[in-house]
Amino acid sequence: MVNIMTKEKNTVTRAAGTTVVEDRFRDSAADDGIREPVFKTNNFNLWYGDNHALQDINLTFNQNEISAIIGPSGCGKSTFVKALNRMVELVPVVRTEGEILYLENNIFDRKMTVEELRTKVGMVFQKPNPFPKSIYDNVAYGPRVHGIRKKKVLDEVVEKSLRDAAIWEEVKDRLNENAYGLSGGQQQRVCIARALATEPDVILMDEPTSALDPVSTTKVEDLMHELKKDYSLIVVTHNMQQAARVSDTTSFFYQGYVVEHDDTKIIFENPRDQRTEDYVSGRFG
Ligand SMILES: Nc1ncnc2c1ncn2[C@@H]1O[C@H](COP(=O)(O)OP(=O)(O)OP(=O)(O)O)[C@@H](O)[C@H]1O
Repeated sequence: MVNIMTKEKNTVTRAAGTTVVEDRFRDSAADDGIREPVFKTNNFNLWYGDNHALQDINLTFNQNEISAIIGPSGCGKSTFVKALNRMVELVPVVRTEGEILYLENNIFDRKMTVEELRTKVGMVFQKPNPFPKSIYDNVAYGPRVHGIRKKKVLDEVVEKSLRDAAIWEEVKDRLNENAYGLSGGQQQRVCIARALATEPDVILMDEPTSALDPVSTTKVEDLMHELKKDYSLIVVTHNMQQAARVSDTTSFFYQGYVVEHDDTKIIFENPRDQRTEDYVSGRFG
């Protein structure tokens, strides 16, 4: 593949497309030692009735990395991330085969309850979906469900989660106001704070910025970069620039299977498969 390596201010511009891979966010495992897997799937398959939506998925996601899931509409990206915290089982016709290991435990084993799994594997959705409650109560919701009642402890969790979600300064004087009164970008960061409040290891994000304006998108992307110091992030995105900007690894899904999974730099600059190259350079999608 032909690359024009115009390396300016940590930026590489590809010849075949418009995607820019920025190095400022990228410090993948290769740069600073090997990280442990947080999720590993072994021949994972999923059907919605007769529709074989995920086919023989074998992927590994490491701790403290941002992993992007990309691919055209309907290729199974959302289904895959919703399988990782078993949310997909809310659909009655779903059937699965194969394994998903979370820290080496099969998430389908009886030993692990769905509640335990979802405490450790939080999710943020495409559209900000705060509860119709105060900002405080949104963030305190998970800890309260887990039995935390002491106001002092809840106060601390709420403040820490909002700080970690980079929204504390904007909302600290209006914690008792309804979260619906916030902008879309602020609501999304409150939703991220709500996910952080149960102290997860992994945060799944399904197109977390597609409903946001460019300024809010930048804030959430900066936040993702901060969060990966303490969490692992698996992010579905349609936005090639976003995947290139923020992720360490990228998996390209196509028609229910994984065509290619590799370091983001390789996927965008030197993919092995022609379909990956065509997709990341915008020739189809
Ligand atoms: N609740 C559901 N019931 C039945 N089939 C479903 C359901 N959700 C998804 N599917 C099917 O599973 C396949 C994968 O859909 P999925 O939403 O995971 O794709 P996607 O890559 O996330 O798409 P998009 O980028 O458009 O959000 C599609 O064929 C879709 O029709």
